[in-house]
Amino acid sequence: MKTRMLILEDGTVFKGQAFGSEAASQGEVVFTTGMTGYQEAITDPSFYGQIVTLTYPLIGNYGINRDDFEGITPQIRGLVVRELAKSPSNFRVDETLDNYLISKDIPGIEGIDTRKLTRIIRKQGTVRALLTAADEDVNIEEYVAKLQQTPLISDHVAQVSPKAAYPSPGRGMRVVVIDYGMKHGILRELNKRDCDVLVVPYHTTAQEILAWHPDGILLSNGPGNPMDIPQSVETVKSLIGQVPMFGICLGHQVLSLASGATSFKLDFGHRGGNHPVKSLATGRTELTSQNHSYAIDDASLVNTELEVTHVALNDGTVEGVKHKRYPIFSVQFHPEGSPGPEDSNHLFDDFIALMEKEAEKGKQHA
Ligand SMILES: NC(=O)CC[C@H](N)C(=O)O
Repeated sequence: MKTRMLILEDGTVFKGQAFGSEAASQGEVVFTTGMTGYQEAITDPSFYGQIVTLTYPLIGNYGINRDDFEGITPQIRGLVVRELAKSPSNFRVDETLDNYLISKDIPGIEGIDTRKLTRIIRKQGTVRALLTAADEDVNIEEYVAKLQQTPLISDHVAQVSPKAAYPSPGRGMRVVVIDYGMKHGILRELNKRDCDVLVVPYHTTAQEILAWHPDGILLSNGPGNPMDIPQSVETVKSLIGQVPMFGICLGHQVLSLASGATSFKLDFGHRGGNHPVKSLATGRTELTSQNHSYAIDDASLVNTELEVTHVALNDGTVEGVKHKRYPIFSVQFHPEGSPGPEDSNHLFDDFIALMEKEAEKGKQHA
């Protein structure tokens, strides 16, 4: 088996064995703590441009199956694991993780100390890294200097948002999804509730969206920094107060920025399937699926019409907001789970109820 190196911008070098594609690759390295759910994570478009470290020590043991994709094309730049399972065993297995990554041209590295790597990420926050073949004559300093000079990418959403609108018809509430890099799980939840869905690209104007007479708008998850998509923030600003809205992850951040709040980058992000979040309305704690680097600044909400509804119990950051006057709410975590717990799945029902209530009001006024 070929050797491969993961070189970090601080000069740390991890040597391990290669799997997946032979390509060299570069990106921000992040870690996620789910014990299962690697197929969903690899295909979640919110990971666009990132090298993903899975902290669970044995990955690939149930292979890749037909059902657990969260996106059509995986957007990660590389995969880092402690140990890759070579012979998956599961009734759903279609192919090995190794073969899947080869077919998608994504390189992987195994056999490194992922605990050490995770500690470095926890300490340094943003860590750019390079995955490359471990040749004897590699000049590490040259690579490190290059990494340090590489600007972080900022066109994430343009890369993963669909190029054109498409329908996913139903007979229930009409929902326009602004797709910043939507996970399939979100569409699955709307379809399950018979919504009449139209998925539109991130640059669709408010006028175009309203021309569809939606009962509600869902702002999807997506990759990157919410401040990199100011036009999308402007679009949402002009939609506030017109139709019920539900934001998820990047959608929550865009909605908050559109309401006048500010965002910041967390020290090392929340990624995994066991993040406890407290709902302030019920006092109950829900375990949530999360994948984000940025968060909304609590203090900045004072100048907005939003109020906090959910708080992360690990670090006290904002996990959800709602509008004080309009039927609008959003959460930083993933109520669709996939992968991870579905404790918060009821938020999709809340969204439907909100839309039905508004539609009823509209009828009374007509
Ligand atoms: N999953 C998401 O939508 C992530 C939102 C944003 N890209 C972040 O990292 O904070």
